[in-house]
Amino acid sequence: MRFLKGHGTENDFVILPDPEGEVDVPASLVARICDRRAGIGADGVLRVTRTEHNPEVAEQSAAAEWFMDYHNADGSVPEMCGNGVRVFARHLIDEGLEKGPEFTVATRGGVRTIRVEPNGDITVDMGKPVVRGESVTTVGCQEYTGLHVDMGNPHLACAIGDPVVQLDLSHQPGFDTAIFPGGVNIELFNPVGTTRAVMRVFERGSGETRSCGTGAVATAVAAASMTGDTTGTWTIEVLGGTLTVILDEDTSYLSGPAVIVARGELMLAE
Ligand SMILES: N[C@@H](CCC[C@H](N)C(=O)O)C(=O)O
Repeated sequence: MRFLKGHGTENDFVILPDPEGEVDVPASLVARICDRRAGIGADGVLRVTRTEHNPEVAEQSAAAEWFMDYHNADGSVPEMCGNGVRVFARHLIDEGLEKGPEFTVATRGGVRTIRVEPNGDITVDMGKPVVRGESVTTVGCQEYTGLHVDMGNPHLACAIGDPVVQLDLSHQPGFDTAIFPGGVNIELFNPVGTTRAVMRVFERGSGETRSCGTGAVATAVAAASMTGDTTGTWTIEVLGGTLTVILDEDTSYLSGPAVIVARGELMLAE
């Protein structure tokens, strides 16, 4: 089977083209593909398939030809992936499957509008973040309080006093399973002034990653809330680069680079 590999600020994905919806991607296969030693290695898998062939999103087929079927590295299936949809869009453009500069993509979190910027960056309309209150995470023996932000998928974004570069995120941080029964993506960030933050993330289903698009928006929301703001433009620095988040009254936008770096033939089979 043909595959490609791409990343958005080093949040990396294996792309499986499956226009007619003929390929099954069980969790075990996804986990083997994403294995960084025995597989290709990635934070997740993006199956590229026509919306009309996927009953779970069939109602979006009038609005978007292509469905981003995203899987976390452990094979779990989340609602949304912000960097994933930007890399997915890059693939559609490169392959001539969409012309741009604006088009739509179906996701489990709903239809997303994409814009290819003049400098090649890809911007996605991420919808309106929903703040659901506060919660606490534990990293090592340290507790941090943050905002529960719903981006379609769940986030706990915590401003912390300790430098994020010093955190050990090699293990799952603790969280309140009563608030997050399906798990949660945990962002730890240091605000820098009023429009910038340095963020690290431990993703549900993938572990620490070098970037997270939905997490960057959640971080911007939490950072803005520290000064009572709900709108503004934020620069979010992640281990893999820089993302821009715009919060406005009705929605949010995530922008940054997205590139394809390899293509090949997948030898793994179920
Ligand atoms: N890396 C993603 C988020 C992927 C999904 C997440 N791990 C979850 O389980 O909700 C992004 O760029 O948003």
